[in-house]
Amino acid sequence: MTPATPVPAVTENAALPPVFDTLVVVGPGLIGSSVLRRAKERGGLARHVIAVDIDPAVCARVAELGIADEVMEDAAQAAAKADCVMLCVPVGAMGPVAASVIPAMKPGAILTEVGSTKVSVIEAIKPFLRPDVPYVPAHPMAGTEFSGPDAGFATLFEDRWCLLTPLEGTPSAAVEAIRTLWERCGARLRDMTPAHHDRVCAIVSHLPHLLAFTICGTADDLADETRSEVLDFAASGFRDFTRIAASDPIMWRDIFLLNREALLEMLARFMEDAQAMARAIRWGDEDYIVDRIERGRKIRKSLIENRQA
Ligand SMILES: NC(=O)C1=CN([C@@H]2O[C@H](COP(=O)(O)OP(=O)(O)OC[C@H]3O[C@@H](n4cnc5c(N)ncnc54)[C@H](O)[C@@H]3O)[C@@H](O)[C@H]2O)C=CC1
Ligand SMILES: O=C(O)C(=O)Cc1ccc(O)cc1
Repeated sequence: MTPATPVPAVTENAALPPVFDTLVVVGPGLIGSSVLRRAKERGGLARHVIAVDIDPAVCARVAELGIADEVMEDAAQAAAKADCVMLCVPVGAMGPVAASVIPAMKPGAILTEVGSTKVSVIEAIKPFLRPDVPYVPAHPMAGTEFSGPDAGFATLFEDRWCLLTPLEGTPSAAVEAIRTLWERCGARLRDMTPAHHDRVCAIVSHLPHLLAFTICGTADDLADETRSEVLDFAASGFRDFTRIAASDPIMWRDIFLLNREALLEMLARFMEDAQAMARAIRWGDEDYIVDRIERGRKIRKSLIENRQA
């Protein structure tokens, strides 16, 4: 048997000058700690990384994991040292956190965030912006159902999309710096307007989560009502829904409420299509049923071909 080859420390970006001197990550949970890990393990993002969290237990855990050079509870104190502040807190906390960090930031330092909704996060941050602090909204389309600093990993963003929704008038150097940061995390970049982002995410991310939470709730109610063991017999289709349904309730409450309009629009559209399927089943419309299922298979196949599944 060939002896195991020691795996060298991965330093794929280490030769490149880092995008930022000091990067502050506020909220080192799943997303924030993945950025920190990428910065530490592969280089090329920042010379010095500081993690900030409101929760002392999270700060203690980040220090223990050794994924940041400094760990602080005071966001403003950390922001004063930053060339870039990246907010990785739940979308409902973006406005208040931006309000506390922006006044402390150095002129020219960049503010960015990773929120799953864009129109309302931008609206919440805008009142606190300074002309000398460029703001570049971003959204890595990568994640899992887990949260917290232990859930992150350095390869999370590899081959995943990261959507940028730059605002008019933002200096292009700031947008390019954030683009480079995400490219060095392994992501593919796409620019779009905030409103378009919210409609796209409503259909490909927010509605699937709403359906997963709902179907699990319905099955649980049925189990209660019939005092039967329906959940014990969960087939793999149902199990796939339970993975998504295990996601963080605060994060998803915020996303649903802050992308209310686009999500309700997509839900209404979905309910119409579900009605059409119900009708096809009732009347035995085989062609309709087969056509819908074939479309699903095609989508899955193309995701696999594009390494997105
Ligand atoms: N979980 C996912 O799969 C993805 C999440 N996002 C977005 O990224 C952001 C973070 O999500 P996760 O990393 O999953 O969350 P998480 O729950 O793992 O981490 C969030 C962290 O923010 C901290 N925090 C909350 N309020 C704070 C405040 N006021 N000041 C400082 N720290 C505060 C929490 O203590 C926690 O450690 C959210 O806006 C979410 O919409 C974006 C892409 C994927
Ligand atoms: O775990 C999953 O299936 C996800 O869909 C993760 C995810 C959650 C929120 C986002 O804004 C982007 C990606």
